[in-house]
Amino acid sequence: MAMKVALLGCGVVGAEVVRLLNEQSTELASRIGTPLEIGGIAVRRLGRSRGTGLDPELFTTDAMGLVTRDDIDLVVEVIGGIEPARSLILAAIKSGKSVVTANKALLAEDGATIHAAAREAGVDVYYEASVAGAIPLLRPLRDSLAGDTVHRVMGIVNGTTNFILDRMDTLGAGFAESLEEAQALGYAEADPTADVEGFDAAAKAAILARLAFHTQGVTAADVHREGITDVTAGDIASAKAMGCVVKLLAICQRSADGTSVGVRVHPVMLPREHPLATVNEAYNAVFVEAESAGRLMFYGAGAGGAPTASAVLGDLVAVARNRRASAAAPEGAHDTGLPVHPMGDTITRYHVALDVADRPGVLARVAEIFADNGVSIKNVRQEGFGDDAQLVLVSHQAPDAALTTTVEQLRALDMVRSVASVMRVEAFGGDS
Ligand SMILES: NC(=O)c1ccc[n+]([C@@H]2O[C@H](COP(=O)([O-])OP(=O)(O)OC[C@H]3O[C@@H](n4cnc5c(N)ncnc54)[C@H](O)[C@@H]3O)[C@@H](O)[C@H]2O)c1
Ligand SMILES: N[C@@H](CCO)C(=O)O
Ligand code: NA
Repeated sequence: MAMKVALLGCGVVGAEVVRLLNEQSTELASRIGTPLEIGGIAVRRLGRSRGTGLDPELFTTDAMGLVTRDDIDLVVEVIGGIEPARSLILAAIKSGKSVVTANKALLAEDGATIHAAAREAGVDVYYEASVAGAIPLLRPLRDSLAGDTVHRVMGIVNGTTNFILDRMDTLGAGFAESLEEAQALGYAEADPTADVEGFDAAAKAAILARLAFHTQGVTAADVHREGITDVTAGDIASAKAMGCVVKLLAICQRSADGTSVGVRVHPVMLPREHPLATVNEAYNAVFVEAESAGRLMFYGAGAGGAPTASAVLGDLVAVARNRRASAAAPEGAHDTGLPVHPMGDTITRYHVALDVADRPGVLARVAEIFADNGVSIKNVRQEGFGDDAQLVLVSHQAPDAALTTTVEQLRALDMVRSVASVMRVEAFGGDS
């Protein structure tokens, strides 16, 4: 007997899910062992032609009625946002249906509630499409690395900002004109806030941290977030001079003693030889470091209707197979309860470029401020001279709070005309 799928939302991703379900129905049936059939599609408004070629009777505006219908086995949620998506997913779970969703916003805000409900009902909730679109990443973290200890997950998880930073790097363009180009090409939304201020990446970071460290309580609100709107052409040039490229990274890391985790999103200067430095345009990539597996890298399209629908279909096949086997693999029963430590306690290192007066004692005074805050200087160089002198310093690793205090005190010095560039530096290989 066919398994019936309810689709919630028929936008960019939903329409591609319908297309793939139609085009691949024979293959899907043989991979699952039973055919999948669309039992209904919830939309906001009826009557618009959606080019699906489906019976108009399948469309409904009663999403709640659809997800609780007895003949529905599986629910795909591609509406997005918190409500009504959360209520619909919880209702579907409660009535015994397994769910596939692409909704990072919801999982980052309230994933614990959704997973607890799924455990209680003995159904699956799969969400590969919610982070890094098409890239198989969440199931590898959840399943393939279940026997390992993940130390760090670090990645480019927002395509729009990667596109903008890549344009700034390759063309020397400014932020505003690169954003305009991203909008013209359809990468960035008319309101680009979620992307350029790092909210989208922060939601994904929360989901990654939860999976990597089995910490059920991590939400988007726990993520330290800085976007890319303040990244200047000068920062990019400064990075280039050090053999680095600027990337917006989501970084989830266990503390050295393993008793807490840090979860953050901010621009980073990354050495050009780092695998993530070569990820250009709107591509996503995530670098995972695990105790036994070592370094792993996942790369591909993080967005777009068809790539995202590919991840949804993969999940749909997995939950359908589980259902046929009368099994489910709900997650989250194991909670390490590791707390998220404040950004100030995170160990980072800084690149600082200072426009200074070129006279005796300036470097000594600057070095003294680093020393006063317990921050060791890794290297320092001077560019230009006279009125155009710039001191460029890179620190060794130190608590982020000590580094931010150092920068504040440098800014207040008379002999520092301005702080031209401040950015965290992520080293590759043995870091110190
Ligand atoms: N587009 C991508 O590249 C991409 C990538 C990864 C994840 N996602 C996620 O996939 C989800 C869907 O994204 P999208 O790009 O398809 O968005 P979209 O805006 O194109 O589609 C959402 C659709 O849901 C419909 N909708 C809204 N409220 C509804 C309701 N109450 N009942 C029924 N339908 C309703 C809207 O009318 C719209 O057609 C989001 O969670 C998004 O974060 C999208
Ligand atoms: N807006 C996101 C895609 C959806 O997650 C990006 O630019 O990567
Ligand atoms: Na993915």
